[in-house]
Amino acid sequence: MKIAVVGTGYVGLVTGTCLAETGNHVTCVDINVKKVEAMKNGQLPIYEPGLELLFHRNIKQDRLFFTSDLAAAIEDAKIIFLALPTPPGADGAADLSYVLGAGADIAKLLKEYKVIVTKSTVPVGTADKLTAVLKANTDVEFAVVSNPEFLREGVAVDDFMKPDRVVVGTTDERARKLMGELYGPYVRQGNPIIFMDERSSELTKYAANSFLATKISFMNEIANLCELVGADVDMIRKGIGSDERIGKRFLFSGIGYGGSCFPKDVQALAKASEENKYDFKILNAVMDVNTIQKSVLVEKVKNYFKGDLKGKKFALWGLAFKPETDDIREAPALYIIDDLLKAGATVAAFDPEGMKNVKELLGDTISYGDNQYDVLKDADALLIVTEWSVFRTPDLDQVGSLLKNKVIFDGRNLYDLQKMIDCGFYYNSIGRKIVS
Ligand SMILES: NC(=O)C1=CN([C@@H]2O[C@H](COP(=O)(O)OP(=O)(O)OC[C@H]3O[C@@H](n4cnc5c(N)ncnc54)[C@H](O)[C@@H]3O)[C@@H](O)[C@H]2O)C=CC1
Ligand SMILES: O=C(O)[C@H]1O[C@H](OP(=O)(O)OP(=O)(O)OC[C@H]2O[C@@H](n3ccc(=O)[nH]c3=O)[C@H](O)[C@@H]2O)[C@H](O)[C@@H](O)[C@@H]1O
Repeated sequence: MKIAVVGTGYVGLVTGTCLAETGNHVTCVDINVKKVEAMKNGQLPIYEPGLELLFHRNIKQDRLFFTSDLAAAIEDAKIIFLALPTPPGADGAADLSYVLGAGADIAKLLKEYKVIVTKSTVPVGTADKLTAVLKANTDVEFAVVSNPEFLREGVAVDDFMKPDRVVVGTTDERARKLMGELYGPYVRQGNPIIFMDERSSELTKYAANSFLATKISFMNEIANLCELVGADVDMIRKGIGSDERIGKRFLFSGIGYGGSCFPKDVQALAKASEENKYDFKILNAVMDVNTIQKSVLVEKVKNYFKGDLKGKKFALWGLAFKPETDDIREAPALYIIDDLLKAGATVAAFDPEGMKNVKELLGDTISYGDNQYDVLKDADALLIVTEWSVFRTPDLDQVGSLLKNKVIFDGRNLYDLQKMIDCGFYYNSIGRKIVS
């Protein structure tokens, strides 16, 4: 099938590449001309495990194309995916200007029936708004479909190729058939394509992200309570996670959820509820807990150093908002760095993939290491911020000998408490006993 994907960010590029992988002819279009040129030259603009292989294979086999010309991209496409940004506006509501703007541009180019799909995360009622924009600009028939994306960065290719489910919101029979045909190869493992109306589909996406964010904030509160009562949050996680009704996944306490989606989507759902005069109490608590949680690690550092961080040097392991990505949008590391710098400390950081983006944002306000040990030299303490695999079994003798003090603050609970005692570290993690 001929497909166009508008917007080639984390979602658009993964969607386009994975759709090409099952034999579709996919043209990706982006307004960022530099990015398009780079992709045409075989350069991936993002780090996403497993993507590179499929990207090169599908370009080579003439199934994946890049352009900045919208008209050329959509000319023969039966389905047009919109994978455009929906950032928070000043009031927290999702900014639909990219999606609706692209809708108007597409409408003016329509010559025959096409299906226009919102892959972006959009609030309830967007399909209606998009339909109205298209209708105002064309007499040609079309269908607007909601098809939210549930992929996670870092495992995006796997999530797209083997989704737990595909949600398709449409009341148009032709569109339903085309979407069913397109997604057939991805749901062969027996996972469903769930068809529903557009509004339910749009809300499903926000409900999913907000529920997951709620799980995280709940566990972060349990962790904070554990520290007060002398319990261990990892034991609680195991204890409740083995109940199938609760489930093992997404129960890791830490330093607050980050990334380009949870913070913005929880906020957007709260705003949409408010606009509909519904007081969604849980969401407000989820956001409040997350704001506090982003500062717990630095609070621990301040307590240890009795409030005086001036002139101290801190080593940071991890900058990306999660492992296996270079994405630093709303990364807890950025909040931690800001707090440390404001307190008069200096920061030396290492991240396997996130340093380029942080350098662009923060320049030389912090220093960067070539590897994880580089940054430890003469540091007053090590802070673990992102749980990259490479940080899980470090050479603790080397860590201890490079640091000025054998002090670790761990926002991701990577190490066994007894091991840290045996190695002679002061070790302060989340929701567990402080050991020294
Ligand atoms: N990043 C993620 O893991 C997920 C994101 N989403 C949602 O998908 C949407 C896109 O997110 P990302 O891919 O992360 O965004 P992104 O910011 O990485 O990519 C957006 C792309 O759209 C391009 N663009 C902007 N205006 C354009 C226009 N008029 N025409 C063509 N291209 C244009 C930008 O140059 C950029 O390359 C958002 O609504 C997000 O909430 C949904 C699931 C997962
Ligand atoms: O809409 C989106 O953009 C995507 O948002 C999340 O995916 P992503 O942001 O890539 O990453 P997650 O693995 O969900 O992690 C999000 C944040 O929660 C934190 N987290 C996650 C899990 C956990 O147990 N504890 C925890 O603190 C992570 O450290 C990270 O900061 C969802 O998991 C995807 O299903 C969704 O498609």
